[in-house]
Amino acid sequence: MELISPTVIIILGFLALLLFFQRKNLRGPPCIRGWIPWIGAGFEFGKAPLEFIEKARIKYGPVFTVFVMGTRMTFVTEEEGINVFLKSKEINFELAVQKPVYRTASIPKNTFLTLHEKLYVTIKGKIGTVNLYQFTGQLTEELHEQLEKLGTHGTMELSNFVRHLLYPVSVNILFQKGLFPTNERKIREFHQHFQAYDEGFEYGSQMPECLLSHWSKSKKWLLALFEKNIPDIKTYRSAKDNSVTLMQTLLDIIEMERNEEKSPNYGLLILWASLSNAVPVAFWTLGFVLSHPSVHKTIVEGISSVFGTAGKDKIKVSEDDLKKLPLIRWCILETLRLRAPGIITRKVMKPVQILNYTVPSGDLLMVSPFWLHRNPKYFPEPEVFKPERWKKANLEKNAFLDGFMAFGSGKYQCPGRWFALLQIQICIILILYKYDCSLLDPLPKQSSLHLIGVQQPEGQCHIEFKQRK
Ligand code: HEM
Repeated sequence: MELISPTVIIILGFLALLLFFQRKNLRGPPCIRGWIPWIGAGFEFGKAPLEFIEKARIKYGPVFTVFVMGTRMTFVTEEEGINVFLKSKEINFELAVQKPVYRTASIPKNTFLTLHEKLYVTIKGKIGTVNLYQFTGQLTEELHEQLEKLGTHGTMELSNFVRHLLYPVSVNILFQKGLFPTNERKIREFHQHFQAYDEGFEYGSQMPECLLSHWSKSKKWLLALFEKNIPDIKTYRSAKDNSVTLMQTLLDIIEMERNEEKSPNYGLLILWASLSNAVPVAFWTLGFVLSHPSVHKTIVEGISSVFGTAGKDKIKVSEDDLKKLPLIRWCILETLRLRAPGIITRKVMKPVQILNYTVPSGDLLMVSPFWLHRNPKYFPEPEVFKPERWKKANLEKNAFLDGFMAFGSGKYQCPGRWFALLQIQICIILILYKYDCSLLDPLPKQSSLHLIGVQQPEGQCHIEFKQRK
């Protein structure tokens, strides 16, 4: 029998050593296991996921994995991990969001992957910085129309107040003028179903629809609304300038790619994207401004100096006027910093090294803008509402402050961010121009129930408004 030569033994020994060290390097992050549902009944992660992330970081370190309902979610909380999240070629956006998109809007994987890039580029072009100021006039007009309906004075719950302004404004501008109902009963129905869909969105993105009958009913109602109206949306032309809306442009692409049967589903997705964050951000911005008397006073003085004090006029807002009122924009950004989305996510395509750990392919990599914005290295006194910190940002060049991630980051950063900022800015100007406003309740705390999207208020808060004399 032939003996194994010493050279082969040395090579085998060397390979074994290599394997041993590789294995050591292949150590995954600390993993928090258990039968913990993503959200809903049960343990800590389900009860208050936002707080759970921070507690887990303190206990397990800057990289940790949560294993939930068969899904591994690896959270990265410090610079090195965040750099991998933002820059690695092995990290993918589309495959991370495809399943939630399927569950919440019933858009199948193939359709989503075929259309995503084209639709993203189109949204960015249509409502991004290049074309943004075309919307100033439309936003001002639509907001005046909705403010008129509020009359000369009143008291309302603040979330409701903001929804009554922004739901119709967004729908009429981004989809089709007149698509938002004008009849009281139908308006109520829209509010009820959109709110139910939005509130259940996070559960809906994780669980089969059959387990969420209330949510599913509202989803179907909204899909039926689009099914009925897609033909009209397609053919509508603005009486003023014959221009087409964002949704019309998207419908052309969907049709060109022969996916028109999914048009209502994309309608639903864009509706949710355009309202779910912008409305609570407008709520919190107004809330913060009204509960900081010196900020409120400076803003009202600024508005009076640009537009005068007669609250009855239908003022026009121009790009130049907006530049004269930077404090309002800083307040919105500071609000976004404090109420930022709980998480954004990507999928790991090939194992990536972060600190001493190897995060395996298939993991969802998670970054929390909400907690990042509380890093004192980037934002000293992180819990304090300090709009003046935004003075340093180069907003003229469309840059935010370092460490700011409320709109996500990288290739697929939110394409609606400039439109959202403009819309909220004009909304605050027109409200505070027309009305003397005050809060009748303390501003509620943020709820820590949700990770997707910006934080919602935990309770109610009423606003009193009286037309300025
Ligand atoms: C203040 C309001 C808003 C906030 C905080 C916000 C935030 C975000 C975030 C965090 C993402 C994920 C980005 C990532 O993972 O890197 C996103 C995506 C998106 N947002 Fe916004 N958003 C807002 C308003 C809007 C508006 C008004 C629109 C209008 C249509 C919009 C359309 C979208 C779309 C279509 C995507 C998905 C992009 C893709 O699939 O690649 N958003 N947004």
